[in-house]
Amino acid sequence: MKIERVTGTEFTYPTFRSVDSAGHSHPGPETLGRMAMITITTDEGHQGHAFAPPEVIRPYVLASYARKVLVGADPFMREKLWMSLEHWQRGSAGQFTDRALAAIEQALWDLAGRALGQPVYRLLGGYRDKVPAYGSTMCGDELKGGLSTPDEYGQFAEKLVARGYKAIKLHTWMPPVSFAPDPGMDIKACAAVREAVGPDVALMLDGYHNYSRIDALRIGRALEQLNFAWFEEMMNEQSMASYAWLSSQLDIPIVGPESLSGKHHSRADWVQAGACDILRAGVPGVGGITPTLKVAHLAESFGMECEVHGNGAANLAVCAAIRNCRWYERGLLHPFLEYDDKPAYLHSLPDPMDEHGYVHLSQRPGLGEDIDFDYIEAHAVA
Ligand SMILES: O=C(NO)[C@@H](O)[C@H](O)[C@@H](O)C(=O)[O-]
Ligand SMILES: [Mg+2]
Ligand SMILES: [Mg+2]
Repeated sequence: MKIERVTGTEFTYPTFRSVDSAGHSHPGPETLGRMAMITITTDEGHQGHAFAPPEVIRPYVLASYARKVLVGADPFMREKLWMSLEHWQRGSAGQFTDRALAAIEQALWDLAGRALGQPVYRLLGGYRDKVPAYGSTMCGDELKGGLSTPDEYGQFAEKLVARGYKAIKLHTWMPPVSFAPDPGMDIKACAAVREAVGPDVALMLDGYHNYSRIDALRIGRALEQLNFAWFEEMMNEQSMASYAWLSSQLDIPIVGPESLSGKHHSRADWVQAGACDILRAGVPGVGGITPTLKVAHLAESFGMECEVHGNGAANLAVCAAIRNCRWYERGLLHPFLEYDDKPAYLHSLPDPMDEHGYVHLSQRPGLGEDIDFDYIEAHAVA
């Protein structure tokens, strides 16, 4: 079997999610979002698909990197293909990103699953077919009735527990919110949520990403008093030394790195430096499912957990293929948005959650996304 074509289809879909100047999503008016689907097709007619923002897998990236490596290659030689693609990154002057590499690699996994008639999580290892989820809130805002006060976080947390979540992660306020960053407000929001849900719900904080060591220490000590399960991305992750310092000062587990580049390589350095207690990796952020698995296996070798960053079929597949990940990150959630409403271009949600807080893996061959190909064709951007 050989790869014959690598194509990209950009399309529009309605969305109520807008993005602020720091890249954080918030509820907004209905707009037309843009998405792209990469499709890899073999000479035997097998296909694999994956989704990414159009700017990530734009025509230049597919022509300059993906096709040069993939066309004519055996699609099952994923490790070889990933290494060849990664080789092109260094000379791409930053044009061939980890997110683009991840999308291409996800499509290779999807193709393998579809060709073999197996869900990808079972090809990766298959540890479980349902995963407990935590509700991951959107970042705080200044929307009345939204996530604009500590009490509104507490009220939303009660609703999430009623929906079935057994754990909740707060993303609190960040610039451009007018009063952010504010350690005191972050602590008040965490206290309001703990008060609202009681002692048995696991809680985590993922707040402003650029606090000083002193502010981070102040918040971390407060989280320990509130019995939070972990503290995440509270300082600039480019300073591994700051994380090593904070980890040595606190008992609450420090989770990371999430946003740092360097794939499984930088995460090995964090383990060696004692910069975190729980490792973190997400498929888009580290260049694919395979490097995410490598981070999870690295963590396992050091007796650590690896909390997978982000929602979606590929991250869920990894969560279902390993033991050392406690939660699937389901979100991002907001009082004004109905997360359980499926995206227009899928026939069903990739991560349906039952009333007990478990997300069930699709048994569909491949990544498991129930793609509405007719919708994509009808809304394709010329
Ligand atoms: O931090 C995260 N998850 O833990 C992400 O999901 C963030 O919200 C991400 O969008 C961001 O930080 O921009
Ligand atoms: Mg995070
Ligand atoms: Mg520590």
